[in-house]
Amino acid sequence: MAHTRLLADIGGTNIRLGWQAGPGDALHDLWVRPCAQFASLEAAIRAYVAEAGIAMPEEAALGIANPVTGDAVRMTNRDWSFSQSALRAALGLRRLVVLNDFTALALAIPLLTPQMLRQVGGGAPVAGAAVGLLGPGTGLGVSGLVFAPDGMDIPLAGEGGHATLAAQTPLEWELLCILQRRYGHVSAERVLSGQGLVDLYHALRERSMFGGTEVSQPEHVTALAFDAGDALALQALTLFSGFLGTVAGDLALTLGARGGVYLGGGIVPRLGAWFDQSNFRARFEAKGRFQAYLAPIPCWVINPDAAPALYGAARALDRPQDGGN
Ligand SMILES: Nc1ncnc2c1ncn2[C@@H]1O[C@H](COP(=O)(O)OP(=O)(O)OP(=O)(O)O)[C@@H](O)[C@H]1O
Repeated sequence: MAHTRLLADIGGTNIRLGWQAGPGDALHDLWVRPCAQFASLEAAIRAYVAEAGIAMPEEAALGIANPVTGDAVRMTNRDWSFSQSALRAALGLRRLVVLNDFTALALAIPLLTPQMLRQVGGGAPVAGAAVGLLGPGTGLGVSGLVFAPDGMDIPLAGEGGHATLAAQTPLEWELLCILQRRYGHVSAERVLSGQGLVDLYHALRERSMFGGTEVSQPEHVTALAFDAGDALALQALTLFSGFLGTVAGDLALTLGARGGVYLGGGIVPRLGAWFDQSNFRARFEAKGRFQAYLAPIPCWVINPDAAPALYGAARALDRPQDGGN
């Protein structure tokens, strides 16, 4: 018997919810809201169910932006935390699966349609080879998918966004030193995220005796660059796309991702055609003796509008061995 299922993608800024009548059903009542509107995840789910006018689904799969290592779940970039068993009991669910949001997005990769993807360089993917996935949003999600012949593909549940960021130019090194004074450890997420874009802009201002404009939001940086032609904002975006190319190339080398590298998250899609012409691709391939290995690997930008991670969350519910409480 099919059970109704609630599906969620919970980021540091936005929560996306939908539901299905059972496995393979279409996604209904897609809902995207700022997490800040709700005191807790449970409150957001209850608001969704009320607005959609449905009964509480019987099962749920939640992709969430933090490591999931036990019953206690605490978000990295938001003050939401909960016990999986307590949430399951409070919502009266017969089954609850909680997994990292980029692990869920990795599971969705085989379900993405060409309309959901835009290719940035490279050739055709090598069938059956591993794929890499990373996406700057509130934080930097990193994952990958290893295909299995029986369809039980293996999504990776890593925290690669917190790996140390490497500089490739004297300017990048200078900026990392400025960020290191502020944060101590400069992870990839310290630059490749919304706050990272703001911090890059600040660091460039600091270097240029505080030219440019005071900004507090990443959307101000992109607006300054694209609407006002602000030189420092364009330089911040170029640094962002260059660092993203470096990190994406490292991921491709580390995983042997000849099946391609997918770019999720909310920021890259907002850079539009500018991103396709940026230094991203050159930096993706700039790995010395391994340039020829990387050159044929396709990269794709995932359109976030269809909430692709919800399809991956649904796939997690189709897999009994993925557990749940
Ligand atoms: N036009 C824009 N230019 C640059 N950054 C933007 C723009 N609009 C929104 N952002 C930033 O994108 C980030 C949100 O991205 P996303 O929609 O992927 O959120 P999320 O899923 O909640 O994040 P995560 O999964 O990383 O926790 C925020 O930092 C936001 O400020």
